[in-house]
Amino acid sequence: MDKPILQVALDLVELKRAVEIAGEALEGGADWLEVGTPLIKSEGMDAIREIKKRFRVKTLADMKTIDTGNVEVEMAAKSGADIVIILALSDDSTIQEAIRAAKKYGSEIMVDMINVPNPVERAKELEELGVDYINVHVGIDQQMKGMDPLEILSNVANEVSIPVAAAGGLDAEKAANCVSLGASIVIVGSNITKSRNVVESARKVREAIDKSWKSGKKVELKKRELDEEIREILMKVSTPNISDAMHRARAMRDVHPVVRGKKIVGKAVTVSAFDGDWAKPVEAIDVAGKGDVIVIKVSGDNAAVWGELATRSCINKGIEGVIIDGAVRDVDDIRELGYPIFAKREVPNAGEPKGFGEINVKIECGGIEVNPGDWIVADDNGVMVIPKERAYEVARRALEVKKHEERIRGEIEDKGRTLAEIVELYKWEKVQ
Ligand SMILES: O=C(CO)[C@H](O)[C@H](O)COP(=O)(O)O
Repeated sequence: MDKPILQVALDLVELKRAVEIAGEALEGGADWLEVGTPLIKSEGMDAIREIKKRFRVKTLADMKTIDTGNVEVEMAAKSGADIVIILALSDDSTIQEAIRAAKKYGSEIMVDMINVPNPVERAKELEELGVDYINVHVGIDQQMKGMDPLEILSNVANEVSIPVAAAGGLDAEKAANCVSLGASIVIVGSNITKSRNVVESARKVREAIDKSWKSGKKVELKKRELDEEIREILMKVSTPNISDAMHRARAMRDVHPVVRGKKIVGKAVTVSAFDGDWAKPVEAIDVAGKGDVIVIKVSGDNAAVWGELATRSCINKGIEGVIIDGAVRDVDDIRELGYPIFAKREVPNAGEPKGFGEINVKIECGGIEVNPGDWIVADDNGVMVIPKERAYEVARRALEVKKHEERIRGEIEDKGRTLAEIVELYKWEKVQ
C-alpha cells in the first residue's frame, strides 16, 4: 500500500473559518481536503470552488447524495470537486448515474457506507458497479452511541481491491489503527478541525498513520469497559458542557456545593428519606460502591440527614460524593475533610434514625428525576443527571461541545476576535 492519505473533513458552517482551518491542516500534513456536508449545506457550491481555488489539492465534496446522482455529482464536479461522496444506501441506478456524471467531468466517486446493514456485501456490489473508493464511515450520531469504524473496516478492506477510507470520530490512535486494518485513506474531522491547534493535531495524526504504515503491524482490537470510558469522558467535561449536549437540560435546583472547587462523576445510588430521618441515607453508604454517588431526596429540610460521621464513612468506602435535596450539618468538619457534598441547606440540628424511606428507587432530587444507575456530574456550576441509557452518547456529545468551545477560546485568545464574530451570530439569528 502507498503512503496513507490524510483527508481532513471541514465540517463547519462558516466558510471563512473553514478556509483558515484548511490551510492549517495542510501545514500539519493533510493531503486531501473534504468540503463537509454542513459546509455544503451552509455555503453551497461556493465552498467547493473556494477550497479548490485556494489550495489546489485533491478536494472532495461530501454531498451525501442519495438520489439524482447525475445532477448532484455534476454540480459538485463542475465546482471543482475531484471526488464526490455519495451514499452507499442509494439505489444502484443513482450510483450508476453518479459514476457516469463523474466520468464526464473527470471526477471520481467515493461511497459512504454510513448505516449500511451489510457493509461487506454492499462494498463488493459497489466495486462491481465501478465506484472508485469505499468509505467505511460511522456517522457522528452513531459515534455518540459508541460505534466506531474499526469493527467493520478490516472485513471490508479484505473483500475489495479499490482503496478503502475510514471515517468517524478518528483521532491519531484510531487513525493509525485504521491504517493497520487496511485503510489507505483516513478521514478526520472534529479531532483536527475543532482542536485549538489544528496544525499540531493534523501533525499528530500524520505521524501516527505514517508510523503505523511503516510498521506494517495489524492492531488487536480491545473492547473497553463502557462504564470506564463514560467516566473517563465525563471527567473531562463540565456540567455546562453536559447541559448543552442535552439541549440545555436543566440542572438540579437549590442544591449547592458545601465544599467549593470539587467535581464528582459517578453512578447514582438513590435514597428517599423523611425530614431528619438519617437511617436510610446512612445505610446507603453500605449499599454504594467505590465511585458511586449517593443521591438523597428528603421530604423537608428542617433537620439534617447527613453529617461528619457519615462523611468519614464515605471516604473509607471511596464513594465519589453525596447530593442531598435536604439539610446537612457539620459543614465545618466536612470542609476540613474536603469531601464533595452538595446540599440544599445547612443546619445544626439532626433528626432521629427511624428508618422510613427507601434505597435505590426513582426519586425527584432538586426537581430532576433520578433513577438508580443514572450518571451524576456535579461541579461548582451545579448538578446534572444523565439517564443511564444515554450516558455514552451524552458524554461523547459533551466532549464535542468542549472541543468546539476550546477552538473558539483559541480564536478569542490567539486572534483577538469576539464571540459574535467567530460564530457569525448576526448571520445565524433565527429568521422571524
Ligand atoms: O461525514 C461526516 C459526518 O457525517 C464527517 O465528515 C466524518 O464523520 C468525519 O468527521 P469526524 O472525524 O468528526 O467524525
